[in-house]
Amino acid sequence: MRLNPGQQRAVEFVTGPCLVLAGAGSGKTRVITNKIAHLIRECGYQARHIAAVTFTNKASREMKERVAQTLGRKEARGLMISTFHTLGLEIIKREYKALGMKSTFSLFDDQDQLALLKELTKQWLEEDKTLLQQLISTISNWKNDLVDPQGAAGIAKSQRDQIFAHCYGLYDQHLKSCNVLDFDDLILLPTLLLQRNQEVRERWQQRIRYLLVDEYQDTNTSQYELVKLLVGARARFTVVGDDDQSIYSWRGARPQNLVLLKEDFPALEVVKLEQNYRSTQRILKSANILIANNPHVFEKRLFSELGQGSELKVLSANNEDHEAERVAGELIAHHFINKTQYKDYAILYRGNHQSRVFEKLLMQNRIPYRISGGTSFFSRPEIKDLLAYLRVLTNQEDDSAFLRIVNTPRREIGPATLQKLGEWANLRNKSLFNASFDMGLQQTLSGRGLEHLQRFTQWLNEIVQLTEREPVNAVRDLIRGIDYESWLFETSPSPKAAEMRMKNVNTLFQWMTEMLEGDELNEPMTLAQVVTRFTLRDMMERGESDEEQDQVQLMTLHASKGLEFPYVYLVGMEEGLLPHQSSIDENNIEEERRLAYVGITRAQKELTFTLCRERRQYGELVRPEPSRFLLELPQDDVVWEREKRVVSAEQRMKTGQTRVAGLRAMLENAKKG
Ligand SMILES: Nc1ncnc2c1ncn2[C@@H]1O[C@H](COP(=O)(O)OP(=O)(O)OP(=O)(O)O)[C@@H](O)[C@H]1O
Ligand SMILES: [Mg+2]
Repeated sequence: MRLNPGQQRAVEFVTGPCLVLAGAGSGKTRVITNKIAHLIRECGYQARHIAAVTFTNKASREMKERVAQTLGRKEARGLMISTFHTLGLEIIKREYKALGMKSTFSLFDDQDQLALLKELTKQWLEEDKTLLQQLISTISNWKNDLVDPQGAAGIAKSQRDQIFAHCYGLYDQHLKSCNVLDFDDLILLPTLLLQRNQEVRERWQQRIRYLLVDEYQDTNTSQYELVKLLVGARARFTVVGDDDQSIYSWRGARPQNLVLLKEDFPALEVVKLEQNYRSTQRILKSANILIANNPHVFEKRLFSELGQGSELKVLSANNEDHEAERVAGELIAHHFINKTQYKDYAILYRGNHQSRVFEKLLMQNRIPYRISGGTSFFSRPEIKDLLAYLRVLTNQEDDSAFLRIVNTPRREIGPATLQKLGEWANLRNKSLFNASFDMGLQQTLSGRGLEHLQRFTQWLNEIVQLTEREPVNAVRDLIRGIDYESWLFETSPSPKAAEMRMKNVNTLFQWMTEMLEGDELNEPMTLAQVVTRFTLRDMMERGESDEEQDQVQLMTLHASKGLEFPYVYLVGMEEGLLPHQSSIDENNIEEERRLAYVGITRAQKELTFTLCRERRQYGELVRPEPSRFLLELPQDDVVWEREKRVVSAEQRMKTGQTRVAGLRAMLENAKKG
């Protein structure tokens, strides 16, 4: 692939600071990968002296792959391509002594952080989830702005902020004394260290002789400071970004950093790119017209030579289930007619909670899919627990499932008991479950261990018997019998989390019931068949490696940044969802518009929006208005599917499912043929 003159200039300018400021799909990321190769090939840089920072782990893996393809693995060895946080972690690992830490520090995730803060602030804050969340984000913002607890106390104006600053101090002390770091520390600590310690700073400036940063518009204050410290006075760096795609202000991102760059580095070479190589003209025009509603600091133009393309589509649905049915139906038909691959499709949404119904429909229709970021339903621990129980119910030979459930919830069946049971079963070629009934077990196992074990397996065996006759009742009895709900409340970080988990369990139960009962179109399944369907899905997720598989991609708009897909479904285009209600309330529509812009510009060939007439929100049924962003699009390029006659829910279910099932049958016949 040839670079255009603007890209070429950005790649070849290596003597000073360089900014590529350009719209979506104009080849900014491409400039970074080509420039790395150029630095090594033409400018005598060693790979280990070059660092590139990307926004997500996925993006950094892709970039490594691309560079290795251009250069060969050997030449690319030693390159540092990572996210800001991984780079920070690398610095901390090497400089832990200078930081006054032990080498055995550990990392805190959000859940740990929440639990600790709750504990620490007991006497200061009432138990209030919103307040606690505010505290977490305030501390995070302080850290991102390089403000320490004393500093925070100094700038805190309101009484609330003073209390927050005090809690920040307690939290900070606690982390230090336990040798623990949170997410924001991964940037904060290296930045402070490089600021204060000249020797360390010079060491890293020697190590990283050229720095490249992708998605620069989303750097926050501490990240920008880290960039400045790493490049030093030599200022050999290239950053690329697009102010219209700044979507992380809630994490302290400062798009103004683009403006600051020119002030901090007067010699800055600014390159603008104008050709979009990703999308059809209609998609690009729609994106441009939408984003023109935001005020602009930088003027940018973008054109595409990829032809006009087809019109953008808007589909409306009665409710969320119907929305997912429609997307699945369209997707199957499209895949069949156009002989595409599943990985050519992406379903993008504003919030993680929206993914659930899509997962269900895709799973039921055997369409392979993958959820990036956010946890997929089937990889949640509570779902894995329940699935393991179901596996034992349908197959008593399944030792690994048995081992997962034997002590979940806790039944005081210790490792020694299980080991002896294992040896016994092995010798006799029996499964653990079946062996547990052997009379002879008393020879090796005695006392409480055996008693607990047999009480459990005998009870489970009764459920197994019931399963053959009445699977739904059997599973219901099982969930009650193990008192899984209490177990969740005992082991979850908060009652809220426990409730969520129990809700997931109920959802799985409901899916199972539907599949067991079947409907006009889907034959009733046996429990064993249902379990196989669930397990396959679970395995697909576990087998998921970095290599690309042929799966439909599901992700939030935030996670989709930098990526591209031939066919995109942007779902939930409703006031309250996109723009999100909290942003409407806080008058922060511009950031939501940028988010919509990011979504639209992911699409290469076709783009479909969907919206619901009714949606369940926080337990209430609402009738949302279409998103204002849909109305801002150039209407000549958008087809609104005509309002259909309002049909009864029952009829709709029938027609929706008939269509999906009909298409599926078609597909399967085609595969056989
Ligand atoms: N000179 C070129 N000729 C042909 N195709 C190109 C050229 N430059 C980039 N592309 C292709 O255009 C697409 C978009 O490029 P890239 O992802 O680098 O854009 P970007 O500016 O980083 O987009 P985003 O703002 O979404 O991150 C990619 O498929 C890339 O391979
Ligand atoms: Mg990019």
